[in-house]
Amino acid sequence: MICVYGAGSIGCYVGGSLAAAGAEVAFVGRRRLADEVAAHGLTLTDLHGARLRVDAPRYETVPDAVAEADLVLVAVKSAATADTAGQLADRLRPGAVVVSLQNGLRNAAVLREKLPGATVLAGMVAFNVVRTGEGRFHRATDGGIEVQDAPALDAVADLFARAGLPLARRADLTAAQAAKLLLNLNNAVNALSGLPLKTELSQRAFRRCLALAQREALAAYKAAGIRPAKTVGLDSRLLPVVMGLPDAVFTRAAAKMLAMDPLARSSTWDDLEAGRPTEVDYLNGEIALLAAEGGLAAPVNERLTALVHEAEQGGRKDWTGRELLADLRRSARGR
Ligand SMILES: NC(=O)C1=CN([C@@H]2O[C@H](COP(=O)(O)OP(=O)(O)OC[C@H]3O[C@@H](n4cnc5c(N)ncnc54)[C@H](OP(=O)(O)O)[C@@H]3O)[C@@H](O)[C@H]2O)C=CC1
Ligand SMILES: CC(C)(CO)C(=O)C(=O)O
Repeated sequence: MICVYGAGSIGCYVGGSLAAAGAEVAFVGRRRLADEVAAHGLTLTDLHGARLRVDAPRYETVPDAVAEADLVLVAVKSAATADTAGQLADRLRPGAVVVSLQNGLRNAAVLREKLPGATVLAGMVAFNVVRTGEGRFHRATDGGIEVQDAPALDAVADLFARAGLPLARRADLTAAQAAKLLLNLNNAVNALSGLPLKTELSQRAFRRCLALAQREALAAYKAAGIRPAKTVGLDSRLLPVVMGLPDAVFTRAAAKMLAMDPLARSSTWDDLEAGRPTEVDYLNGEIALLAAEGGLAAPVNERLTALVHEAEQGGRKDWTGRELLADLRRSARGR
């Protein structure tokens, strides 16, 4: 049995796809989603027109299902990881495998620390999922799931492939996670813009904001000895250069990055919209932390983190690309 712990956008899409492929899946999440899913079931769609239905998913608001699971997929936001680890520690059965499907660099380590006897694997979901209400979850971009390899995954590899989510198994996931984080630095820019991802990324001024944040990240990675993998078909180290290209050239050079439907928004925008705390401390904040550990400064990522926190606390406004770029450049110069 598979338990999805923290069943929101990613958890419902991944768990729902596995259930539609015939797996026994239990979802653990909040009351509002349990009610929605009880009323409507799950409907999973994607940008290519696919549509899957799970009529009566098992969606619970208590964590008891963890005790029955051979595989637990953790899909809470990063701030809830430590609490989740505590819930799992009391319930996991011997031999169970835990896979973190979360963004950021440290979630698997946080889980591992509290679950010393369990197999805890880092995972990375490259695609975007949008929740559109009445049990509907829409996959708005391409991209797969990469996971840190372990023999225990042999038992579920075929299932994930049948569900249309083949696992790319890697000896070490750090490079893939670091590459994904370079893209997730855009979550803050996207949330501050108030625009759909495609519209925001189509504007050079916003991409230049992202490039400033990515340059700091690449310097921090270098100091930490992290080599980010290729992403969206590009050498990650070239991302800031590509972001700075004029719109018409960017559209051709980074076609994979723009291959998304117009509905797609970042999960950080989702959080602001829902009035929830965001994961910014684990994305741009992580780069600031990593930079400090390497004796470097990361004023642009610090500023993006601060601006998103202001927005969380009610100071939300939709920035234009020019305004945000000017503000971030001031931070880069020491204000
Ligand atoms: N959305 C996307 O497109 C992508 C997201 N990701 C990553 O995947 C992870 C999950 O993101 P996403 O699916 O968007 O997040 P969501 O907020 O949609 O889903 C997480 C759910 O878990 C619930 N939750 C939190 N703590 C608990 C708990 N202790 N018990 C039960 N439920 C709990 C949350 O409720 P509440 O809000 O009340 O806390 C929320 O409903 C994040 O790390 C994100 O960065 C990765 C790729 C793409
Ligand atoms: C897929 C992507 C990069 C979309 O921004 C994401 O990970 C998120 O929204 O958190």
